[in-house]
Amino acid sequence: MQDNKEFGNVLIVGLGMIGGSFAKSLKQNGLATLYGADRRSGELTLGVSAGVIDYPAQLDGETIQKMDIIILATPVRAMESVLSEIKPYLREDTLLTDVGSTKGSVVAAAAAVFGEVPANFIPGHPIAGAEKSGVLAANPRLFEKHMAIVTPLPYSDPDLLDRLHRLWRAVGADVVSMDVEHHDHVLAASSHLPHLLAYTLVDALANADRSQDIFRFAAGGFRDFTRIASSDPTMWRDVFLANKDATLATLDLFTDRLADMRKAIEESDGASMYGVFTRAKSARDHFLRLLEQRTLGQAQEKQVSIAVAPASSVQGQITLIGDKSLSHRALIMGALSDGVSELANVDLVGDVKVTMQALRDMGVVIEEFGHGTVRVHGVGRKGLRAPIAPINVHDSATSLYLLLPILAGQDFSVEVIGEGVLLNTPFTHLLSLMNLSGASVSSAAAGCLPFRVTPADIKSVGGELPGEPSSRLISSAILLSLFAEEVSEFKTHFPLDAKMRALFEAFGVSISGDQLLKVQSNNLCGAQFELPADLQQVVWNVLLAALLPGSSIRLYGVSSIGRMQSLFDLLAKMGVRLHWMDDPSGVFGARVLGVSFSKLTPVSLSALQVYEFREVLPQLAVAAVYAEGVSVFSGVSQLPYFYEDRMSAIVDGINQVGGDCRWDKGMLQINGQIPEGGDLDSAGNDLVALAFLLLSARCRQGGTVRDCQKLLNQIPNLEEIMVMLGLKSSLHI
Ligand SMILES: NC(=O)C1=CN([C@@H]2O[C@H](COP(=O)(O)OP(=O)(O)OC[C@H]3O[C@@H](n4cnc5c(N)ncnc54)[C@H](O)[C@@H]3O)[C@@H](O)[C@H]2O)C=CC1
Ligand SMILES: O=C(O)C(=O)Cc1ccc(O)cc1
Repeated sequence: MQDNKEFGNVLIVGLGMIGGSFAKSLKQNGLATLYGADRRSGELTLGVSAGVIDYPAQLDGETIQKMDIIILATPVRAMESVLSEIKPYLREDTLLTDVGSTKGSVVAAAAAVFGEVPANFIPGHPIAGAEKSGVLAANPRLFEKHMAIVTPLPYSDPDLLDRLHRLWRAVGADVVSMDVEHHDHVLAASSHLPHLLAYTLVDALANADRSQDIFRFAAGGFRDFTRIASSDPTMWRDVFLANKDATLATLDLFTDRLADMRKAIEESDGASMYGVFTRAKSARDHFLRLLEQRTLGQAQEKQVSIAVAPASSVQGQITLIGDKSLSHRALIMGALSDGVSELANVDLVGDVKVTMQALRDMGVVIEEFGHGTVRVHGVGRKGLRAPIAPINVHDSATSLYLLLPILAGQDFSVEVIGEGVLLNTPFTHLLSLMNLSGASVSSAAAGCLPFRVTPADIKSVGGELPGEPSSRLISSAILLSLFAEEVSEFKTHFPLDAKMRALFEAFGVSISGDQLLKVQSNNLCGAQFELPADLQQVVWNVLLAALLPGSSIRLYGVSSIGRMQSLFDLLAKMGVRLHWMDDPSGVFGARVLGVSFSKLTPVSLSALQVYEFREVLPQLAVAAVYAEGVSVFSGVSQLPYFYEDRMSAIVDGINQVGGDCRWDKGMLQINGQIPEGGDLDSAGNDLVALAFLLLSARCRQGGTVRDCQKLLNQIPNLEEIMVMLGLKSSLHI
């Protein structure tokens, strides 16, 4: 390559808006010497004077042979003739690529011209653009933080593919790889159909009666919807000629749905309209958030720290948001019921949103009224509708455990995909539970996502639940039992928590037994209840009040049944001063709980207790730091690895601020003493961050907890809670 510029000589063929934007970005960053070729010589003259390219060029031997990269940026149907012109002079080590909006037709053109697609031709497509055209519309920042799709072929040259990735990254794009056919189907729906609708709408209205007034009074909606009808007609004619089959398929789907909407309007069927509109709104809001996260990527990555000043105390009364795990299950049961469920204090943030979105994608109408109040319009056990795209559980394992069984019971096939850590997690036990019960769930790779769920007759859930007992897997088994032909009876080593049982029973499921569970359900009926406060938050508030001298708080809506009761017994044994202010009420035995500053005593937890309280173990360890004497936790190393990892982080943190915590023959020993304080890094784990905040609150010098972003995503009103209770704390970004 020449001039020591990273990409050497680059030729853009078709110096319009996209080609010009590409050239300008490379040129401004000194990454290449830019040549432009266009059948309109005027564009080249403008290109040179506007600083988009260095030199105008022809598609002759002299030019082609000195190029390191050639980018085709003409409308897609012109590419075949351009390839023919280039072919005689093309070097094998020149990267030949394109930016066309369709990929199948471009590959076919290359195959027609070269006999077979040469290894140095690798197609690409930036998902960025505008309704403008021509070189004067070139914008060197057009591709920044946008996606660029590359569609390598089986025999594409790997070095040149690497160069193509670097090229797109150099202009600021994020590169994703896709196969050609998938690209054309996805783009037909996401880009080609919207352009067709915009053109057709404007054309239909422009020729309608009253067209003058229609345009004169065009409100924002018309403008927003039709902006892209100003796009270049040649380019778009080419797209529809080139991607005929995929656009017809997506157009048919859309016209069917449009016909349904027409019928709904004709029949004054407000419920159907409302269903479509709420689903569409939430889907779009969800996509926009994902998109914002992409474009705000860097801002999002900024770490949030929370500093707690020493000598704080907490006062006041508070209703904490509802239990996360119950929230998932309540939405799902509401969806599967006949009739409407009114649910209050549902936690609608974080992972629960993933479950809610999946239900909406399958036709469930969920109305939100603020402050966690929702109305779920049940569709019946088998009444879910096939989603138009795969169900995405993102990184929510709970959503996966709870959605998979209900998908297995439907009459349609569906793909389940995920993101992040979930992609590398094998869900062997979940899959065995499903498939042993007669469901049909297959995984492409060793129990990992994505899964394909196909309709099958679920016989019954029986025997012993596979693997580690967990409340998620027990819930999967209960949900799967709702679809079984026979009554299900299965064994678990871990008893079903009373709160979970109460929730399922509220919808008409009958669950008898403790570790041998028999699940029966006749009719699932909509329910009305308020969810009790989230376990993690209850424990955090209770311990905060217990640790900080001068504190006294009241927590509303605290469940006192099942495992909650044993946890409160344990806290009381540790010396926490708890006062129940009223009698249990409602489905979950909710009560008002008073807590005040307490002198804590050390505790010894057996391996069984460590297992039972594993979710709140980090907070219990912090409480032990402030107990006078030595506490011992047994069996921590027998917990599943992620609980153990969490505890290792806690041990490190306690020692770092000057506490005394050590491993002794597999047991965790905590010598109570008030630590000095300092900086703590939660490494992005929300539960570790929550426990560290507790730890810092009583340190002599206070402390700062770093990397609290995930915690704030899970408890968005944490700052508000801290202010309401008077905890001296501040957020730093
Ligand atoms: N406009 C957009 O938002 C996006 C467009 N694309 C794709 O990028 C390509 C270019 O689109 P735009 O830059 O928007 O169009 P444009 O109209 O601004 O530029 C196309 C250029 O190609 C030239 N051209 C046409 N036939 C030619 C031929 N046979 N030989 C040499 N030059 C020729 C035209 O004179 C024009 O200058 C298209 O394939 C389009 O599908 C991809 C992503 C976004
Ligand atoms: O202007 C817009 O909103 C677009 O949709 C731009 C666009 C047009 C065509 C493509 O192949 C990719 C992006």
